[in-house]
Amino acid sequence: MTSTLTDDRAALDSLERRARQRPGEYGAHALIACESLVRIYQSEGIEVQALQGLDLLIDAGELVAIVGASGSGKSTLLSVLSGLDVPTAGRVRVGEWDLMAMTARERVTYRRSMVGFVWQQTARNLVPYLTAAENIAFPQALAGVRRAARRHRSTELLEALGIGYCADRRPVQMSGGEQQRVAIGVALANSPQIVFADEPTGELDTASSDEVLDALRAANRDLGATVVIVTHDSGVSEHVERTVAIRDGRTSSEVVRRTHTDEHGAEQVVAQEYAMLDRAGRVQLPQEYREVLELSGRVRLALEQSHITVWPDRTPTAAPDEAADPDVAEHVPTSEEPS
Ligand SMILES: Nc1ncnc2c1ncn2[C@@H]1O[C@H](COP(=O)(O)OP(=O)(O)OP(=O)(O)O)[C@@H](O)[C@H]1O
Repeated sequence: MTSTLTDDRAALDSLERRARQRPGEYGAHALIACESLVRIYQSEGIEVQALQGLDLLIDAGELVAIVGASGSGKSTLLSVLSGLDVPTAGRVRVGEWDLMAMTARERVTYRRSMVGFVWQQTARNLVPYLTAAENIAFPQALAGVRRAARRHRSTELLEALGIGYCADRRPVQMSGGEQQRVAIGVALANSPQIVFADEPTGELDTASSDEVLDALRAANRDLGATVVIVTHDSGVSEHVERTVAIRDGRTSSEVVRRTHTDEHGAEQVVAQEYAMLDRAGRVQLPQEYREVLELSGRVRLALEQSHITVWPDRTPTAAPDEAADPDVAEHVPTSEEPS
């Protein structure tokens, strides 16, 4: 009887969540949808806007790096997406879960079933007196998985992550890179849809970092998890297909890398840079572009058939009698006009 009531309650909760997820809404196709997210912290009477209207869509199955300088809002975004923090304004949905409207109980269920975490500090990820296999079995035991199934899943994950040989080692008997790969196994133990990794390579040398990033790729490609890596290390971009840059609490630009096979059969990686256009029509031009063309302040725009051009405004300051001349004042550049 009790279990029937519990089942009914769970079914009702699921229906309510689906009803809140309206078809046709912003990013309805995406697994993670953040719209105009704002997070304001109050600290000793001072307001800090950590997120300033952040928009972000991530599809199921993606492997994405979110990069940004210290203070850009990465940890705040991760806290929100992991259900630890609630934004001040905006909308955030992960799968069927509306993260703005979850109850405390739903938050616990969301964190246990939907997402897994890998933290920067290896000590935070693993229980020091358990072996690698036992560490991966531990969250499964909490979820009520039977012993034989736990052992099978732990072995399967350790093999998939390239550290089968570490099964019986405790953290102190493994390198930092091996510990982080076990941590990825712990995050994947109960088959969450998403793995969030916060600076997973922050404490590692380059070789170990590459191994950890390869393991995250395996988690994505072979084990089907959507993986979101948050880091200040722009080198991580080379290991993922999509890199989203955050600046001042907003997504500012994206680089999408695709492998393309040319007519001779040789594989080439093509990287395409994108900027984010928000609902008010604002775009942040990448700093390198602005520097090369000395773009600052007012820029000249022209609408073409399929795109918009942006030029530096090099119009000399008009002399007083020129300014009065309507031919000078109304001159509009054409698309062919050199900058
Ligand atoms: N609990 C808090 N109280 C007050 N201000 C905060 C709090 N947490 C973060 N901030 C401020 O919000 C802004 C964004 O911080 P956040 O930690 O999200 O950035 P970050 O990109 O993760 O930086 P880092 O890479 O250094 O961790 C910063 O100005 C930070 O000082």
